[in-house]
Amino acid sequence: MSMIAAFYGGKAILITGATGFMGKVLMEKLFRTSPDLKVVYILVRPKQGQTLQQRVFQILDSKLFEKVKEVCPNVHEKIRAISADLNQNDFAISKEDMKELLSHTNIIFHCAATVRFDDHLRHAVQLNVTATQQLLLMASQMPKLEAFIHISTAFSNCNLKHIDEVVYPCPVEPKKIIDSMEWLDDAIIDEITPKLIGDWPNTYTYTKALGEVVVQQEGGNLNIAIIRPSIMGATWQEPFPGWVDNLNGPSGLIIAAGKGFLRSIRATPMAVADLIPADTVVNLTLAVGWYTAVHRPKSTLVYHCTSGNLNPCNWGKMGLQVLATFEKIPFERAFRRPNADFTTNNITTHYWNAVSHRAPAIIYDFYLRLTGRKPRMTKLMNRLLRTLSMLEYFVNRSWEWSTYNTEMLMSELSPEDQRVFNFDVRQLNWLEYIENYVLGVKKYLLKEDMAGIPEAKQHLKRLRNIHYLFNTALFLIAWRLLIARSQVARNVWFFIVSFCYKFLSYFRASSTLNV
Ligand SMILES: CCCCCCCCCCCCCCCCCCCCCC(=O)SCCNC(=O)CCNC(=O)[C@H](O)C(C)(C)COP(=O)(O)OP(=O)(O)OC[C@H]1O[C@@H](n2cnc3c(N)ncnc32)[C@H](O)[C@@H]1OP(=O)(O)O
Ligand SMILES: NC(=O)C1=CN([C@@H]2O[C@H](COP(=O)(O)OP(=O)(O)OC[C@H]3O[C@@H](n4cnc5c(N)ncnc54)[C@H](OP(=O)(O)O)[C@@H]3O)[C@@H](O)[C@H]2O)C=CC1
Repeated sequence: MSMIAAFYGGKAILITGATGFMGKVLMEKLFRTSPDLKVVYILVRPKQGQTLQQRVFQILDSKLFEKVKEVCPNVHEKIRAISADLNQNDFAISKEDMKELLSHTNIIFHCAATVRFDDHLRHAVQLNVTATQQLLLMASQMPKLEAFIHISTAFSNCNLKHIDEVVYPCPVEPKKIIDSMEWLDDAIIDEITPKLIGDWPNTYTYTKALGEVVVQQEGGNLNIAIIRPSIMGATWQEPFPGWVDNLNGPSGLIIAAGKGFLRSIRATPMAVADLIPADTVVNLTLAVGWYTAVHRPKSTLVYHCTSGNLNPCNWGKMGLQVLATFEKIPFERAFRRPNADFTTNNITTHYWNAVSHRAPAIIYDFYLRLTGRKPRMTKLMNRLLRTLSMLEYFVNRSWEWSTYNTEMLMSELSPEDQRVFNFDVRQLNWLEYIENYVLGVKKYLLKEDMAGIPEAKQHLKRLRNIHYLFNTALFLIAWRLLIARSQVARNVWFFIVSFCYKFLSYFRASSTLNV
């Protein structure tokens, strides 16, 4: 019997960010392994005209929850969606709901965050720092609370090269930042943001670092742990390989590459691609929840959930495997054939951007205009290039994360728990994982049918022929222009033509003799 699964039985668990990528995988695993848990409270905001219940049903109706419905048929009764907006005071939770949460909750998993790199500092602080502070305050009023698990990111200290499992201080105290956000206007915040975030690359990583400091400073007597996943990718094994449902991290770029929009990237092929499957993160999270509640460590432990130091893969290897998978499992209606040029050089980056990205977009838009349609490719390409510029920081550097606490936890688990809540990335086969990831992107993100693969392959063949035809035409035009202007080019051209003519005459003559 799994000790961790048994621990969650009968518990009331509060999850923030349950409608997000990680939150869904976390809920799924909880219900599948501990179907006898009491209740899962999720803080949800109404969105896109959907009520809370509609949002919950949409999640439960997805393929991700198919297995859960078998082991826990009354799962919908065990999820209690509470209307909440983490941007509001007291999260805008009603008095009755607040009372219920405060009196029943045993474990908190705090996953909610804004993960946008370019979010306005005020909003990023509100969600990643102030909301964490408020949740801690709520937690301190929960008499039955056994553990508070805060999900941060391995990149919260990406301004350092070697990162230990400790909370690092920030240059400006989070309390001062929170206070200043209340009275500074947007224009001034915009002006001081670069100075405040200093050597952090964006407001996301900066505010996640502030969030950790808040957890450490204001955790009081709570049993707290911080988990730092690196780049969360599709599931590795559970509930099935390759599940993914948003464009963050590599997923969006896999689509862009598979559809032939993205053909070159400013990235260091040898830099470590520190991906971590979502189910690995969730297994560690549940194990940490158990350990923190049962063993009650004296201080706040930080757990790195990374792959680089135990089983490294680099961006070059990843890019090649992604391309190899496109050969077998192409995406439908690609714009161009997939290709991957990695470059670290400024000039070649500009060259490839012009030749591989902007020029085809302009030509295609010209064609759309000619055929009376609305041009759209240049706009799409500009957005893609903007996205690339935001991700570049992370694909041109490598970091070292120590994993003593994570390894210590692994050694504390029973063999059964090590199997059921496996977070040992040494067992991960990257080539297999990446193939399943690409397949998952095709099935669950693009919702493409596998029956369309032969047609997609045919389409790629047509694109290859168009490519050859286009290049030949381009060469002939260039050559024709050169001949018109240069005597040397004309001489070379006549020499080649007469050589070919002689060769063909000789070949014809010798074949006639043989007859
Ligand atoms: C050459 C060939 C290559 C072949 C091989 C290719 C595979 C191998 C190489 C793989 C290298 C992977 C590097 C990952 C590094 C991640 C490091 C993470 C480190 C921290 C990890 C964390 O701790 S935490 C989560 C990370 N947090 C995000 O990852 C959010 C990012 N994101 C945003 O911060 C906003 O998204 C941003 C961008 C501002 C736009 O913002 P924006 O306002 O312009 O617009 P939107 O967000 O609305 O998106 C507008 C359109 O961009 C589309 N799109 C959105 N994201 C996209 C995305 N990642 N890739 C593509 N496309 C994306 C979207 O689908 C829309 O498309 P459409 O217009 O068609 O709907
Ligand atoms: N994805 C990754 O690569 C990594 C993520 N992390 C961390 O893991 C955690 C989960 O990330 P992930 O699942 O990918 O993120 P998502 O963007 O998929 O999910 C974010 C969640 O937060 C919720 N949320 C955002 N704003 C509010 C609000 N104002 N009120 C209530 N809920 C809100 C969202 O709700 P809604 O559905 O309503 O928008 C959603 O459920 C985050 O803390 C992130 O920093 C760490 C490392 C890597």
